[in-house]
Amino acid sequence: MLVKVCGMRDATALTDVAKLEPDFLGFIFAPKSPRFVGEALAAEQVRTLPPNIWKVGVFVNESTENILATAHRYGLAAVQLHGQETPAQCEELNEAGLLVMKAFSVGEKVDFDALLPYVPYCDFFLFDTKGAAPGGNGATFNWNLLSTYNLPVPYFLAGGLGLEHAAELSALNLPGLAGVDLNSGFETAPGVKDAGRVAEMLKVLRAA
Ligand SMILES: O=C(O)c1ccccc1NCC(=O)[C@H](O)[C@H](O)COP(=O)(O)O
Repeated sequence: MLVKVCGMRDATALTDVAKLEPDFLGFIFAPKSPRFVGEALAAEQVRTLPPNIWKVGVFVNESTENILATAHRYGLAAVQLHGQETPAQCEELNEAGLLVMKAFSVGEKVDFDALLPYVPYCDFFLFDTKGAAPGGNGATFNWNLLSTYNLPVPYFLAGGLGLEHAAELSALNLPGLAGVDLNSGFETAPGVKDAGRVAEMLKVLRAA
């Protein structure tokens, strides 16, 4: 099970969490988010993270030009598109050599047919709970909605995950599930990850 720790914006916590070697680390470049990187992290600190960790920039309805400039500045190898981005924009970013993750909000049901145009251009999908904000709502959705998933793109499960879900996530057997996304459930304040809690989660998930 791949693990992505999202919303890194505190330099000390970033150093501590990076030592745990999660598969992906997410950095939010959406100005309205309480986890917006802004000036909180030096681009150099992100660029020089261990090369075995995928550095993911999270964007909401940002232009391709700005995404590519940010990816270059921070040395991002992957982008997570968390708004209403089109398949054409996914294609542009994919052709620019970035790993593309497209996020979709899940409410009462999921229309997998609507995802078909994204399939050729995305390396991963990410299913997150629908809420007031584009992401980071801290709430789970009904994971059983994914039991009929049959598209060829692997996905991350996101939304309100915490240590209390560790055992259930380890035992989860959903088609296409590639990894989990950890965010507000592992924080002491928005953007400040608790490396101890992340370590406990990794221990359980990696033992499975
Ligand atoms: O976390 C945010 O503040 C955020 C804001 C705007 C767009 C995306 C955002 N987060 C992206 C993620 O991948 C989160 O990890 C995901 O939404 C789950 O967050 P949470 O419900 O807090 O576990």
